[in-house]
Amino acid sequence: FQLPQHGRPMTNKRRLPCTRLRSTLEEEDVKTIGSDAAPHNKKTTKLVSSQSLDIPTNLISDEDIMLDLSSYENSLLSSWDESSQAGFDWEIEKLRRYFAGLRQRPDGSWVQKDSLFEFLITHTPKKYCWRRRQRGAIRGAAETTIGFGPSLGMAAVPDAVIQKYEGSFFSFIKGALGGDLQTLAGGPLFLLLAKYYQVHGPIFNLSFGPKSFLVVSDPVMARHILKSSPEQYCKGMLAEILEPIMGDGLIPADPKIWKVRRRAVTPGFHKRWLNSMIDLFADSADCLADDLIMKSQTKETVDMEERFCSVTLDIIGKAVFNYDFGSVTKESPIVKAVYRVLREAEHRSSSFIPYWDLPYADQWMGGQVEFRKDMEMLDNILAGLINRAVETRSEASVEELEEREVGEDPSLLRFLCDMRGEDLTSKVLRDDLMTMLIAGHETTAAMLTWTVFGLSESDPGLTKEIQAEVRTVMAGKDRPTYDDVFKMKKLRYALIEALRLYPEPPVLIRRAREEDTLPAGGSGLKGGIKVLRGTDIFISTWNLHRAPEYWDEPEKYDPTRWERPFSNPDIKDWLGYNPEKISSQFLYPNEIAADFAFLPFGAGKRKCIGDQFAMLEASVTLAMLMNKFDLTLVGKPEDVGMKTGATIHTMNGLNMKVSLKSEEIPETNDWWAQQHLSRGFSVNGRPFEQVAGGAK
Ligand code: HEM
Repeated sequence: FQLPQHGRPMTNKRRLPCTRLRSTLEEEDVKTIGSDAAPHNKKTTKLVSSQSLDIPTNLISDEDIMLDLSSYENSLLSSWDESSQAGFDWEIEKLRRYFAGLRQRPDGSWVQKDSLFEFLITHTPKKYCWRRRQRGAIRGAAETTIGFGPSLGMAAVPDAVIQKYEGSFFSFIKGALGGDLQTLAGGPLFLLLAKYYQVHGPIFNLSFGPKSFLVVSDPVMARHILKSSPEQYCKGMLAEILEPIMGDGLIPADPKIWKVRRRAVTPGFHKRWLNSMIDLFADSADCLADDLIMKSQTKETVDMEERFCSVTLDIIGKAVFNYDFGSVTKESPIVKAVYRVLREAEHRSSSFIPYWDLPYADQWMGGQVEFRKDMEMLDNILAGLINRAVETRSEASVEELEEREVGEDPSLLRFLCDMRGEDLTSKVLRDDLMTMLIAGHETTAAMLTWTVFGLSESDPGLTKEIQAEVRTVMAGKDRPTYDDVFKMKKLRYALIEALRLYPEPPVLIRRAREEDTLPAGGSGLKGGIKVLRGTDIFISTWNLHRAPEYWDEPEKYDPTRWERPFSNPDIKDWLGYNPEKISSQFLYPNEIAADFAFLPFGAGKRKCIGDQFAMLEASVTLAMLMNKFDLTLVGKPEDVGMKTGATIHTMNGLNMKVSLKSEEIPETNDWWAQQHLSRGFSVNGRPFEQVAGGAK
């Protein structure tokens, strides 16, 4: 599956976010794609893309919608090159295209008619249709309340249901029977949700067979749901899926258990502990650097995604239970088992049929047998570590533990075990630790991977700015301190910008425990939206983080954006993004600064417990790399590709050439400040009217 490109041209399908942006986008629309509003004025319409085509516009009728080159469908179409257009698979694919409403013009271009399956999407009634409202067809807000709830509809499939999947029709059938949403959606599920968001707006209902989900892509609705979790909304199907792996760990825990465990685990992440972790992060980054020095000498290509996964696995093993996986330097059966368990957890979380619950599945289903064995191996290791910690338990109050020297064993396990008054069982500890192993490993690796990717495909000025910052702050040092990380703002913004474009996970899952009414937000529905008890909800962070309603140039990797405010009065009750709200306690602009349009670590009471840990870890690792090395992408950015489970991975690895740093502190020519000025802001990103005296 191909990666949608950052900075792709705006298309006629995009909605226009606010007055300030509108004029520039409209200009761009006409220039780049020949919107359906004005195609007849021109002889041909130039599509600006790597696949440029000249399309005679007399072939475009009013009803036809030109296929958006950055769209979901276009990625599917381009995955069938000429050599694969043969045989049974191809016949099925042709049928799929037909049913999905895709029609090819004699000139080779594609248009989109209504799909045969459109009726399966329950959404705002046609007269309140999102697109028509955006085009100005509907003035004012609709005076209605619509309700969504779990539906036991017919076996419903989205329009991309029959899709080439790993090259074989049989693997498609296998995936479909196994309930793999990714197979059914024909690609990463969140891209399907992004497509429907463009058409149906900030809230719609999606059905897969007997399952249906309310898909929410609105910050005001997201704020309501997340702030009323866990009382009003629980983890629902996510908990059901993850329970066999994480037990009652914090992520799947039901609200009652969660309350007790969250209260117990939170003190473990105290500031002194985080401070002491810096050395652990730096030791692991040193191991990585040694390896990269060798690769730079032999001029070998390095898969940086794989390297980041190894570093973060080693770190989380040491930090959580004082176990050295040593995966940067060696491959072991344990490391392989961890990865297989992670893959299975991801697969389960994107499957709507609990195949793992089939009778005796772990005795006869190939993958499940392996999974059982892997879990046994990991459980045995954890049991050994927990027993050892319990045997050497030395109880103390939380305050005493926070003051205690970290010593030989800095792990969370040690902290939790020694906490006075906690009624601990091995099962509780095992569930908490397993949860943190899974939650804290590939998420951080993905943030690092997509940051390096984002930098590699951006203007070189950006990398120079960050290198200059890192090399200035770290002058004469091998590793940064806690305070240094706070000083490296550009570096941290580069990291958090990667989480905006590649949120991990790209959807948050909730289930309504009681009937509720969501606020209208940008939907325009005055009475709000009624949610029935039991409704499964997907909050699409992917859509929230990439919608032009909430971000300027949303597809662009641009870490400078975090210094500029953004607002959109069209989204009722949304306060916009305000950099002045970034708390000095946090290492990143959090959900409050963006009023819930940005949820890199979730929000509300069930927000990530490891956010500061992850930001510190990634900042130290990246700073040490950028201090020593220059990294250059091998091949084209499109070759990197994207696939997903709970986190977004590359399809083909992040292959890079590494060279030892070429210069001390690069000359930047004020590149960063120029970004603000070129967008009509002052040098520090503030609007001119807010700068004292209005001076530039
Ligand atoms: C870049 C790295 C990370 C990202 C993007 C991330 C993201 C998230 C998100 C979005 C949630 C909320 C899920 C929801 O609302 O359903 C979450 C929860 C959680 N994360 Fe992280 N996480 C990261 C690193 C970590 C680390 C390093 C740890 C542990 C050391 C961790 C442990 C947890 C736990 C235990 C929860 C559940 C919290 C609760 O329900 O009380 N995460 N994470």
